[in-house]
Order: sequence, then structure tokens, then C-alpha cells
Amino acid sequence: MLDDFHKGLEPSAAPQDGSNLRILIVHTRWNTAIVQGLVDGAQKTMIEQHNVKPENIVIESVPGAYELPFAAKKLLEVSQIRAAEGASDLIGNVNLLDGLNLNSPTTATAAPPTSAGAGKKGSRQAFDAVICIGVLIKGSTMHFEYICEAVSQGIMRVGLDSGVPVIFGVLTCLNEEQALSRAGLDKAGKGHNHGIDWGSGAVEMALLKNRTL
Ligand SMILES: Nc1c(NC[C@H](O)[C@H](O)[C@H](O)CO)[nH]c(=O)[nH]c1=O
Ligand SMILES: CC(=O)[C@@H](O)COP(=O)(O)O
Repeated sequence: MLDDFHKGLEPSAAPQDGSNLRILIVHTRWNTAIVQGLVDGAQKTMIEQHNVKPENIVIESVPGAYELPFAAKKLLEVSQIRAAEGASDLIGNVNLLDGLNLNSPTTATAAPPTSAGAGKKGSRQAFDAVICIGVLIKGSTMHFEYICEAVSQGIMRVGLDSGVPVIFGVLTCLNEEQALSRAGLDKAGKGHNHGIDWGSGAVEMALLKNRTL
């Protein structure tokens, strides 16, 4: 039986143009079937509803929810360093009087004509948002409570410290039935896949981050 709150669920945000965004999904390797359903929901929503390019969604995994904040922080930092390297290479080869806009995603992804980094694989565009996805299910000790608190605080801190939106995509459930329904995997088919909302939220917040005055 779904909790009553599900009935008043707000629909996901209206479609927005995510065609210039690069999104990181970090997910755990606990409760893998449920996590995979959430990842699929987020990925599908970003591609089909918000025009995010499939190649601009990077998916990484960590052992468990407790590792999500660290991975989000480090992978964000690496992407920002690579974007800066690309921009600095570009500066070396472009007359800035031509009005080069280093903030535009296309600029950051532009492969520099000649640079030491030219041979590196993958996009140079920094991530515009991160979605941390995990499933915590209460056991018989207080371990659950401590991890839930640490992970929620840690994920919020990465977003505030980095200036890049980090979506809290961690289900904190008292039993497996609650988790299945929140991934849209319940037998009755009455659940709602929260990954859908996390995908829309990531696009919305990334566009808000990139908004110029
Ligand atoms: N019980 C769950 C965990 N526990 C593992 C921790 O997240 C962490 O990986 C470990 O303590 C080592 O640092 N993780 C989940 O994602 N979900 C659980 O239900
Ligand atoms: C969320 C957890 O860490 C939990 O699944 C661990 O179970 P237990 O409290 O029985 O050790």
C-alpha cells in the first residue's frame, strides 16, 4: 500500500532544453536492481524529455551511499580542471578580441587546435549537474540512521561548495517494498519512479546555474 503522500505528487518540471548540458550520474552498487531502475528513469527522462545528448550523460558507480559525496566532489573537480585546460589551450590560439565567451558550453568543449591535451579522450565540458543515486534500506542497527544523515549532509555540501547542483537521489527506506515502489518496480505497478524527477531536477538546476543576468 503506497503512503498517502504519493497521491499529491507534483509532476516533474516541464520539458527544458538540456541539449548543451553535460550531466554526471554517480550510483551505488547496493540494492542494484532498484538502483538500476532509478538510473534508467533519470537517464531516459533527460534524453527524451529534455534533449540531453546521450553522450553527455556520464555514469559512474561507487560501493555504497556513503561514498557518493566523495565521488561527486572528485569527479566534478576533474571535469572542471579538464574544462579549464581546454579553455586555456583555446586562449593560446584565439585572439580574445574576437569576443571569446569562455562560459559557453560549446567553447569549453571545443577541442583546442594544438595542445598537450589534444590527445585526451572524452569531452572537456565540465559537468553542469550531478545526480547521486542510491538506496538505503533500514537494517537492525543504527547504521542506517548514521549513513542517511552523513550522506544527505555530504551531498548538500558538495553542491554548495562547488557551485554545481547535486541532486539527492538517495532513497532512505524502512523496507524493500518502499524502495521498489519509489523506483516504479512494485508488483502492483502503482509506484512512481523518482529517477524521473531527479533527471528533470538536474536539467532545471543546471540551467539555473548557467543562467546569465
Ligand atoms: N546498508 C547500505 C549501505 N551500506 C554501505 C555504506 O554505504 C558504505 O559503502 C560502507 O559503510 C563503506 O563505507 N550502502 C547503501 O548504499 N545501501 C545500504 O542499504
Ligand atoms: C543501511 C544499512 O547500513 C543497513 O542495511 C545495514 O544493516 P544492519 O543495520 O542490519 O547492519
